[in-house]
Amino acid sequence: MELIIAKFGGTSIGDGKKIKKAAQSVVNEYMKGKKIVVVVSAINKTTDEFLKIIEDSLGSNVSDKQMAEILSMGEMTSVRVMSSVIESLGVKSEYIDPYNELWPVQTNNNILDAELDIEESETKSQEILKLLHQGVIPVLCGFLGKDSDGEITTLGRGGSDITAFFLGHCLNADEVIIVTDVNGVMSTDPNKIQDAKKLDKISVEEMRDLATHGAQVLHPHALKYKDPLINAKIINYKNGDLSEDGTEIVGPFEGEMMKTTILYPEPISVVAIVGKGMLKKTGILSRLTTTLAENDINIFGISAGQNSVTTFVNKKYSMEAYHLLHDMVVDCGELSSLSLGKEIAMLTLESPDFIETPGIISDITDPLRDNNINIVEISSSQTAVVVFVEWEDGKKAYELLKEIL
Ligand SMILES: Nc1ncnc2c1ncn2[C@@H]1O[C@H](COP(=O)(O)OP(=O)(O)O)[C@@H](O)[C@H]1O
Ligand SMILES: N[C@@H](CC(=O)OP(=O)(O)O)C(=O)O
Repeated sequence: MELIIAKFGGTSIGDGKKIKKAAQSVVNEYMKGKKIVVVVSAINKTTDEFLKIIEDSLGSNVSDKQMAEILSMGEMTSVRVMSSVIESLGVKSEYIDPYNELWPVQTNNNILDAELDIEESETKSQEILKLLHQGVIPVLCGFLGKDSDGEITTLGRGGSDITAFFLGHCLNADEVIIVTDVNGVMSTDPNKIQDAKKLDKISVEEMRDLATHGAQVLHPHALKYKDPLINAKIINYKNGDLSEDGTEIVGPFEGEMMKTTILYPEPISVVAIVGKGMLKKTGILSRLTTTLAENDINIFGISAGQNSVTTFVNKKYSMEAYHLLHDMVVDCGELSSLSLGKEIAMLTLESPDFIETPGIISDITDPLRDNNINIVEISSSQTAVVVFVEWEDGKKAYELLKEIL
């Protein structure tokens, strides 16, 4: 029998009518013969309101334990309301909060930004399966955890998405459905640009990058627990239909939990262009990229400083790029000179954990330094680090860096 996890964000259970619509949508799926686990956030902006009350009444005079206990009341309330409304619609339901002996989400004791204890939670989750077999709809608090001392912890703001995907993993669910206040993942935040378009599909890798750059439609850490075989989608609460399409999140496609180290198999060349104060001049980068694009030359990386821009291209096309960019420099008048460097190797390290790993750059650079490997250039984002080294050091660097992930 199909098992789904349905997570309702604060806005989708923002008032009594919305809660009733949400509960009805759950019951409708149950009536189709599906097993369903419900995860709820705090009603509407309750967590923000609690934070304001704490700020105004206690300032900084509040312990992490007190903070977690106060904030937890948001989800403690919403599970009780949701479960009662489901029961009022004629289906057995049980709310499960961290004080309940069936509570599955175990964490470490980093109270306000707790990390999941995966093994312990996997074991505890099996109790939830028993409830499902009895035909009960369990309703669990999102965002909350419990540490080994039995204290309440929280998974950080927006953490209910983590709860949903993590339970999906622990219970080996068929699908995780995130119910929110937009039609799915859009071409941008629809509250900022109104004619944003809905995407039918997005990959885990793209969604993770979008989320780490601030699109709060999904918590960036939630996708760490998205197993490739578990379907996932983001839908709007407005239609009250958990079967609607929304945006499907597909993947991850390669590598365990998307951690990879790749050595690009061909040599890369660097073309460096200098020009005084070039970043203050408009259109230089666009001219450079257009010149190469019009000649079908792919750019692997680009880094810009006050007086220079370095561009990384496949060595095969480097002479052509060099000549094209030389013509551009001479023609432009605002640039001085350019040089073509020797061949280098490009290594890309990707991991969703980078965002929360202090010192990751030194973890990467230390072994290279210890082995006398010079870094020609390095660039980093929240989930990827790209390192350029001399071509002859490429393989050795790859062996060292693949140990890091
Ligand atoms: N690319 C995007 N697509 C859809 N929504 C986005 C995007 N970027 C940002 N958002 C915002 O994410 C919000 C939904 O997240 P959130 O407010 O945390 O919902 P919930 O309370 O359901 O968890 C939307 O209201 C929208 O403003
Ligand atoms: N209530 C918590 C957890 C959460 O995930 O909320 P939402 O799903 O509404 O973003 C918060 O506001 O941070």
